Amino acid sequence: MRLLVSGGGTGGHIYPALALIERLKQVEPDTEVLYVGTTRGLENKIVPDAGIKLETMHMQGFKRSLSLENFKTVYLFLRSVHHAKKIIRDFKPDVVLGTGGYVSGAVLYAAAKQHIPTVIHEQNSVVGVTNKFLSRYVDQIAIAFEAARNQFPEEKVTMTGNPRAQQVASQTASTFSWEEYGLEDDVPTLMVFGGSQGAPKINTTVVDAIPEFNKRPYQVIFATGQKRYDNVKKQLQGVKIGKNVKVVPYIKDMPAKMPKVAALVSRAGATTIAEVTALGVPTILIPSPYVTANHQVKNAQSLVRKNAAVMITEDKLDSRSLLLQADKIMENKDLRAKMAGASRKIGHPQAADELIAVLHKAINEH
Ligand SMILES: CC(=O)N[C@H]1[C@@H](OP(=O)(O)OP(=O)(O)OC[C@H]2O[C@@H](n3ccc(=O)[nH]c3=O)[C@H](O)[C@@H]2O)O[C@H](CO)[C@@H](O)[C@@H]1O
Repeated sequence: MRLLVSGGGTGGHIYPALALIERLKQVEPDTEVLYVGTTRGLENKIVPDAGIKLETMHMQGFKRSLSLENFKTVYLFLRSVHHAKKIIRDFKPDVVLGTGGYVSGAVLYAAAKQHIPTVIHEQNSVVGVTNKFLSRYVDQIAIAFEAARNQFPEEKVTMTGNPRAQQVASQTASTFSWEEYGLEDDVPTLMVFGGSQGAPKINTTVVDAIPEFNKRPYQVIFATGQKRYDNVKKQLQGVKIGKNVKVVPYIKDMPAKMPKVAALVSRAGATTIAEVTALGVPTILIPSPYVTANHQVKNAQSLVRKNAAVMITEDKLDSRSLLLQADKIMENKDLRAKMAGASRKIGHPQAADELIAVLHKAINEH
């Protein structure tokens, strides 16, 4: 298969695409892949690191208020569509997959206009602006939350789950050891991160909680987000960090590490949710209030309703509320087992295979 993939800006759009590509190369080894991203997004690092060819385009989002900048955005969009058409003519894909972000809007729109089979993957329970726009033009739509179904033309929709779920679920016998972080393998581990880019409020809350975490019988690995690390280090001046607590900018190769955590504290981004439900990781979700239509709360509720996670809304978040929930889960193995079982029931560990089937459907029925 010649597959053109586009999705960018944030890890939540990129990791599902990479997971799909990895699986496709396993089952169809002669697959050729080209990735199209933005010049500024996280894809510039993650995609080449994964050994995938990347082409970039300069884009920007719409401002909510009427602004001159929007004319520039429209100009950049049209220029990107033109650029995308050229990339498509050169690469000659059998199918084009979009995983969200402005860049996928231009690429998928260009592909549809050139009569190439197209598929979009929506990771969230509330459909993103780009995918909403593209839903009229594409052949097939894959979703990861049932709640997304009725926001799209029904006849195009297939529930696949998020391919990243299969990638973490199929991770076997990893040689990863917590000793790499100066932590221990036989102590239960609480992992904390605020989405792929970190979250200031979660960071300050964890900084405040560190003197207490130091005294706990469990260990904590805390990722601040690459760009927020220096700021957190400043906040940590004069704070004693125990041997059981490790602060890092970013955790690489999550599929090797997540199976080895006892519980997670995180934003309620869709890809994180796909990962924890594939593995059955008990989770404390702190939805970002800064996302479109408050979609992270809806993402979180789908787990909370099934007792797979607890939620702390950002307005209630402080070191006290965080420690209360963390202690409750980390100091009670039975509760963790119950939450893990409930979480696994929601997961889609075959999501990549199911999305591959949708790609073939788009090719065959085009
Ligand atoms: C602020 C914002 O717009 N967030 C959106 C963004 O989330 P965002 O990209 O932040 O979050 P997601 O939860 O979807 O994905 C985060 C990914 O980063 C990984 N990770 C995280 C920390 C770390 O140190 N190392 C690491 O590898 C996680 O394992 C996960 O795979 O896209 C998601 C998917 O469309 C949406 O649901 C989110 O609402």
